[in-house]
Amino acid sequence: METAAPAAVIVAIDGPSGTGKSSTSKAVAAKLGLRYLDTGAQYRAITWWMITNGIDTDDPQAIALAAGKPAIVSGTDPGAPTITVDGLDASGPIRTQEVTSKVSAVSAVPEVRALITDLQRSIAAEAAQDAEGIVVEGRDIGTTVLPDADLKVFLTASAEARAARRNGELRGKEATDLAATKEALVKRDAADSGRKTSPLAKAADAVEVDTTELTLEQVIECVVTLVEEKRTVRR
Ligand SMILES: Nc1ncnc2c1ncn2[C@@H]1O[C@H](COP(=O)(O)OP(=O)(O)OP(=O)(O)O)[C@@H](O)[C@H]1O
Ligand SMILES: Nc1ccn([C@H]2C[C@H](O)[C@@H](COP(=O)(O)O)O2)c(=O)n1
Repeated sequence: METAAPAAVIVAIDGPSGTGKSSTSKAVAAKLGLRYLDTGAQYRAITWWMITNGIDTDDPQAIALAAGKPAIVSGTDPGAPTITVDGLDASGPIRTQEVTSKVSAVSAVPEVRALITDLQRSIAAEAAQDAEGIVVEGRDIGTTVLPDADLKVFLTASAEARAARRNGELRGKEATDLAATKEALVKRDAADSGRKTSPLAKAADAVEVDTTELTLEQVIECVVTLVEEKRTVRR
């Protein structure tokens, strides 16, 4: 008798900046043969489009009117995730300090969130249909985008640890002193969790993992175990 393939598993990983969402999500997806979606990259991409097309990113109305214009496409291979805007590779430009400083304002506009959320849901639905499932990481996945996700994880870490990690990434590029990095992180977290439309928040049914004292490998193993437990229960 043929055994049915395990049902696709949908994993939501949320948390503030620098908690390890992207690193953990990519590794977990790769280990378990799942797709991967970086939703922050999508908001960074539309922000980059706004900047390069002269839209005033301090004007929510201007942002709302232009929100439907860029074509944003995400590649979901955890080994080589991609993001294009109107067919152009945007993986580099979306990581600049300028985009980072404006993405919270752009991502707070309801019309932007509605369009990007629809895109995220269609990508997750396709992965559920055509693949073993997907790990989707961001700020509002477990609360708003995929409220029925099979597993929701909310990563946290102290602001000090997150700032140190971010500075470790920036060294040599746009590295700033630790205090300035921490201030920028805390400011962005406040904007992301304080906005009216689908703010950064932990879903009531999310598993919280404080990564402050954990290595990245330990966080990855923790989430892999959580996903495998979920898959076993569902078989
Ligand atoms: N538990 C950890 N211990 C040490 N370093 C970590 C840990 N988790 C992540 N890092 C490192 O911290 C940096 C930021 O990680 P990552 O980009 O995955 O965080 P993030 O939550 O996705 O941040 P953002 O939301 O800003 O994209 C990376 O250099 C990563 O290797
Ligand atoms: N689901 C999401 C993901 C991201 N954002 C916004 C808020 C973040 O500051 C910004 C960049 O995300 P990052 O690349 O740091 O993960 O994008 C959001 O509003 N919702």
